[in-house]
Amino acid sequence: MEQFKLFEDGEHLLLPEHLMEYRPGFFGKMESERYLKFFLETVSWQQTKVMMYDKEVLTPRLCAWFGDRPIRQDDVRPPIPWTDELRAIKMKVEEHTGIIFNGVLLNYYRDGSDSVAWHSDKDTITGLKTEIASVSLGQPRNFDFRNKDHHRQQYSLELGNGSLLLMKGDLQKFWEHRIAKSAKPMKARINLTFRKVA
Ligand SMILES: O=C(O)CCC(=O)C(=O)O
Ligand SMILES: [Fe+2]
Repeated sequence: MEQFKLFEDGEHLLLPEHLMEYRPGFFGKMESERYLKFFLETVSWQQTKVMMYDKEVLTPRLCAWFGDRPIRQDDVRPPIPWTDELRAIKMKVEEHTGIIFNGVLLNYYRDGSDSVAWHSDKDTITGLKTEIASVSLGQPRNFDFRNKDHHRQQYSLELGNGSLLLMKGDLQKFWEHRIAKSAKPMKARINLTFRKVA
């Protein structure tokens, strides 16, 4: 079983480097705020419906998919074409990670009642491990992850304004992640997950 400590000295965050890399302040404060405002104002946000126990429910966040092709092969919605801003962010992320992405899913958490439930991300090109680069803008939110077979093995990492989290290796295979709802008041957060889709 995969095991690691997140806090060596109770203060400094330790992530298993073969699964995750975290860079706080990958984008500066001013730049991050500018991007947040820009995406809030210009993206045509969509709230998708999902089936839950035979009922149609709205996902508790807004999304938008930009890229070269649909997010899934069976998805009929055309991708939104890349914009200059997203291209600029993509380039910086690609330079830093050495990974080329072909799409980005934007998630907009309007307040503390927006969330994403436990899941892992599979979308990738067959045969490759899923690598996702996740840029966070605005309100810091806790990113929880837990072992798929041992749910009590759970960790939490606060994703700050302008941060970059690279998820890689076997993370999606053995771990799930979520952004839980928060009882504390929360302002807007936008998360950009750069992906490689077939
Ligand atoms: O908002 C986040 O940080 C995570 C989003 C996420 O897990 C996803 O889009 O698959
Ligand atoms: Fe995810």
